[in-house]
Amino acid sequence: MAANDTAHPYAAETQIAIAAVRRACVLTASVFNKLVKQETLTKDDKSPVTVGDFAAQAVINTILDRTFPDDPIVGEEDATDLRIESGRALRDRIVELANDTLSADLQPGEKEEWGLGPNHGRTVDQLLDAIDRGNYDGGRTGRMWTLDPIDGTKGFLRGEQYAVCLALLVDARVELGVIGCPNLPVAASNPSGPRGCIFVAVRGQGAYQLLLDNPLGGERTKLTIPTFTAESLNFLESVEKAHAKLSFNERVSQILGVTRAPTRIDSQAKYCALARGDGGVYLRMPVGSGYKEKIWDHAAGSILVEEAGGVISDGRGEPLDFSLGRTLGENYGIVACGKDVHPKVIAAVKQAKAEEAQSQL
Ligand SMILES: Nc1ncnc2c1ncn2[C@@H]1O[C@H](COP(=O)(O)OS(=O)(=O)O)[C@@H](OP(=O)(O)O)[C@H]1O
Ligand SMILES: [Mg+2]
Repeated sequence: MAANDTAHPYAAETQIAIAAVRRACVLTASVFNKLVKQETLTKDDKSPVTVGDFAAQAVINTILDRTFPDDPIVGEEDATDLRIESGRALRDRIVELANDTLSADLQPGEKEEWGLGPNHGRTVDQLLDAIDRGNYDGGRTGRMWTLDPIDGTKGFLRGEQYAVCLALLVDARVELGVIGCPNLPVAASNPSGPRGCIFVAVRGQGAYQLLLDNPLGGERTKLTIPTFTAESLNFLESVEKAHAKLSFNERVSQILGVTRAPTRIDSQAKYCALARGDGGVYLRMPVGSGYKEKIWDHAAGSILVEEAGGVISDGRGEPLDFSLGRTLGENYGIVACGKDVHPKVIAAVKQAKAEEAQSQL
C-alpha cells in the first residue's frame, strides 16, 4: 500500500479516506478538550459525544461526497432530530464545528480540489444532507462506504480509547479500511508516550500504522500479527459488560491455556491493537440480548486484521457477511486473531458453548 501512489488500486480512495478520518479525529479531540473536559456535565450527559458524532459524520461525508458523489454511505447517525425545532441548539453547534474543521488549513498531502481548505464552508442544509448521506441501507452489490464517526462512545467520554472508522466495500467485500485512534499510544511498549495513530489497510496491499499528526508524510509501520504461544497470547475485549460476554471469554481463554490477563479496550481500537501484535485474540460473543452487530463496527477493523495476516470470522468460524444490510444479520459473535491460532480459538469457543448448553439442561 502506497498512500501517495496513484498507480495502486484505490489510491485516490485511500488518500481521501485518510484525510477525512484525520480531520474527524482533530474535530473529536477538540470536542473532548472543549466540551468533555471543561463543561460541567452530569454523569449521564451524552451531549459532547452527540455533537462530536454528528459533526464528524458531516465532515467525513462532505469530503467523500465531493470526490465520490455516487458512492452510498452506511453511517451510524442520521439528522432527523437536528431538523426539528428542539434540535436547533445542537444543530448550530454541529454546523459551527463542522465548518471550522472543513475550513482549517490544509495539511501536506491534502488537496484543495478534494473539498478541503479555506472557503469551503457549508450551509446548515448542506451539512444536514451530508449527515443523511449515511442513510444507505447497505446491500450485496456495488460500492458503499461504512462510517462510525465515534466508535466507542463510552471510551470517548472517559478520555480513553475511541476510533473514527471508515471502510470502502465493493460487492460486499471490504477493500479499504481506515481507523483513526486519537488516544492510542503510538507504541504499546510506551503507554505514556506519544498518542494518536491512523491505521490503513487496502486489499492485497498490506496494513500500516501512520502517525495521526502527519499521516501522509510521516513514518509508516507495516503491521503483521506475530505468532503467539498459549503463554504469550492475551485476549482483547470490550470494556462495557453489556457489549460482550466477558465470562465466556474467560472460559475460552482457560480452555486455550492462556495465562495473561485480558486487555480491555473500547471500540475498533481492539482491531488496531490486534493487527500490530499488542494482543493475540479479539473475541466478542453476544450477551444474548438479540443485538445485531452493525457493519460500521467491524468493516474497517476486519480488513486491517486480514491484511496484517490474520483471520476474522464469527464465533462459529463463518466469514462475516457484509451483504445483508446495516447489520451482520447472520453472524454470531466475532473471532479475530492470527491464522495459526484461529482454528484453536474456534474449537475452544465451540467447547465453551457446548459446556454452557450442558449446564443449562
Ligand atoms: N448490546 C450490544 N452488544 C454488542 N455491541 C453493542 C451493543 N450495544 C452497542 N454496541 C456496539 O458496541 C460499540 C462499542 O464498541 P465496544 O463494545 O468494542 O467498546 S466498548 O468497550 O463498549 O466501549 C458501540 O459503538 P458506538 O455506539 O459507536 O460506541 C455499539 O455499536
Ligand atoms: Mg460503534
